[in-house]
Amino acid sequence: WTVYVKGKHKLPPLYPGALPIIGHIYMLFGDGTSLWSTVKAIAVETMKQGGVTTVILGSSIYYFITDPDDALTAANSCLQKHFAYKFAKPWLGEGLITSSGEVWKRHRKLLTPAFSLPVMLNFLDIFNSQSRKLVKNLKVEISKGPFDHTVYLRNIALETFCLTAFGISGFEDKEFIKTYMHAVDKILTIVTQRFQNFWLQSDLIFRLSGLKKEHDELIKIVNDMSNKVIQKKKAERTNDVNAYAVKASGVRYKPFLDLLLELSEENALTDKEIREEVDTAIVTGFDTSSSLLSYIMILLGTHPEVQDKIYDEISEVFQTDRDVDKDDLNKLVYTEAVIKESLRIFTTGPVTLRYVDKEVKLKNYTMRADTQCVVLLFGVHREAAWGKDVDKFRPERWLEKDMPANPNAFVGFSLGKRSCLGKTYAMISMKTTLAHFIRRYKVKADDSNLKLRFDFLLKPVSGHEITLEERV
Ligand code: HEM
Repeated sequence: WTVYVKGKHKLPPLYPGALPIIGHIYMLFGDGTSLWSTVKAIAVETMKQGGVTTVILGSSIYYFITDPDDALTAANSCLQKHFAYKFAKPWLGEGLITSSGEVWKRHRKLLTPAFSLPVMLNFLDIFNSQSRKLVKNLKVEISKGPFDHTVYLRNIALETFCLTAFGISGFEDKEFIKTYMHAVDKILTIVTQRFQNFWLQSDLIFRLSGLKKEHDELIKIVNDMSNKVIQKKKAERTNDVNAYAVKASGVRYKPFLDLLLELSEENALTDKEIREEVDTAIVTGFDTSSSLLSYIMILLGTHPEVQDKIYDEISEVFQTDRDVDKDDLNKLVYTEAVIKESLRIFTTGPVTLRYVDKEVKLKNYTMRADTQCVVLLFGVHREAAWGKDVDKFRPERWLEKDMPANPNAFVGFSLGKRSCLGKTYAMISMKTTLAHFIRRYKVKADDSNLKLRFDFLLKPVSGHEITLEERV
């Protein structure tokens, strides 16, 4: 620690517990649940210290940030991802989540049009039919006591993503989908383990530990999925090259995958880049919104008064059992507040890690070049801007004037130039699902025993089961 004090710029307060030579690195050891406890404890201390602290991991300085304004400065100034993302590269390559620099800039520009509002509105028919399918699938669980709803939500979200972004019908092979999801979970856990346990960062030790063998087999499974998606699409395109130019709500649109294939035909993207973007799209697209929906259901089940209010709004807007159309979306004001408040409390993507390649001036400190920074997105959601009842699940706060007091304090979809590309997709699909689900079911849950783990996403480990009753 004393070695670092001498640098050109004063460091923010040091997180307690640093040991000579290794600093805080030992605090990362353990599983995803203990890592989540450590990251939460650092967030509490960071807030106490005014929004920025220093953590030393081996020979690296890390700036941990919860201050909303500093978070935005850091996110916009440091566009390169932290080295931990490199562990996901055998899977996601130079896809949007893992790439940096010019590659990221070019891909972001090429892919942004595929996520615009007019394109997303064309998916409403699919969101409606998929929500109805979810409601139907859940029927077997009525009045049967607590069950794990996350499985239902993940399955339907993956299928919906294939239908919308890729424009292909879902996969009938249920075993394959199950194996694929298990592989995604396992790879994320291995990536996190390599970040947590510094010895696994050495390729040699990674190989000797036996984890690399397991990892490579999992990569084969996930690559198999993206190859299947691409083949299916290519076959469908050969049959009907204009299949993508669907006219719905008066707007022509191209599903994301058609755009990718067109870019490949124009040599703007290679086949490898396409596969990597497909893998990235699948994992960012289905797991995030299905996770958040599962937290929303847990929160609604724990807070019946909120559930009553969202039910009242949905009943008033829809009157009958009709589908959601684009004019309904803006009327679902309380529903939107519930979604945002749930994301504030359970920040599905709780952190973003960046490499600080140049000096960056924050409000009270200057981050030194060649260091790392961790924007604690879930910590920004606990800052003073949210008021005294910051820990309370209270969707009403979103309906109050000037809330949050600092507009930079809501970062559920990350922030700045690298913020989430699928935010509109996520919001429209979640509103549609909730509109169908709440009209039909009453949910009960208890979030007091919820145990979570962190593996780049925030995942429930236990205590997340819900109970369903049919509304009469
Ligand atoms: C509730 C749902 C979602 C949440 C909470 C969420 C959250 C986030 C967060 C926190 C990041 C930053 C990740 C990081 O810096 O490591 C991110 C990035 C991203 N998200 Fe989402 N996301 C959601 C849904 C989606 C969907 C549905 C898609 C695709 C349709 C998507 C596509 C992306 C992409 C491509 C990026 C990378 C952006 C870049 O680096 O340029 N997300 N998202």
